[in-house]
Amino acid sequence: MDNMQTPTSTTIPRIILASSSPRRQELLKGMGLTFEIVVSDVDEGVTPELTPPQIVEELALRKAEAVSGRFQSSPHDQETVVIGSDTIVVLEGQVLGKPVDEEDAFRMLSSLQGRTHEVYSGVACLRVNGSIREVRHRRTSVQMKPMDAGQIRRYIATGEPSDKAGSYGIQGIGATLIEGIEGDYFNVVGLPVSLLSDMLIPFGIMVL
Ligand SMILES: Cc1cn([C@H]2C[C@H](O)[C@@H](COP(=O)(O)OP(=O)(O)OP(=O)(O)O)O2)c(=O)[nH]c1=O
Repeated sequence: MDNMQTPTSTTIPRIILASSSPRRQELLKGMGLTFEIVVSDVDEGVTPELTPPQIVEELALRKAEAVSGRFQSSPHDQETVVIGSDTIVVLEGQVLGKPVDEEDAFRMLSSLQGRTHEVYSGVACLRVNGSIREVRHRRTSVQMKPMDAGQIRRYIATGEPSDKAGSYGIQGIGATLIEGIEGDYFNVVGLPVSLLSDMLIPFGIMVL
């Protein structure tokens, strides 16, 4: 018993995920973190002169700030960390968000098939008291197989494209449409967990 040390207890700050995305929720869970979900509901409009990295960082920050604003007044919540994220698909400089309807999804998938595009995800981590603010992004290149109109229609009929940037989900049956990727897979799914784990260190959150 002589030189055994009592472990020092560390308090992990409360974590809020500012996202309605089931993918982001699953990925954050996969990092072994306990968190709550508060949906941001911000306007996702941006000025056209922003570059893709600026767009995803700006929107990730907007989502995190909108939620963080709801906790600021409580002294109890000052150490709370809010995480926001945003994902876009970019084909030859054109930004593709989520499709508004099936025709929009058809147009997006027709333009993506047989080509390589970029996926950008932005992540913002904020302490509610404003003392720490980390905003970063990652980019992944994705090469899609050539597809004919029938395949695209059948994919849309699965319902998978409807709530996803670029009208596809690499983590679902959409995986069968992908030739290959260069970069972080989880960035395409919507939350670059490796980047996020680094960003959480200044908040006193060590994933491993
Ligand atoms: C390209 C791609 C995107 N997506 C998803 C991730 C995001 O949920 C979505 C992009 O839309 P976002 O606006 O980034 O996120 P969201 O509206 O789903 O959720 P919130 O704003 O509340 O955080 O597309 C996939 O699930 N798989 C993919 O392969």
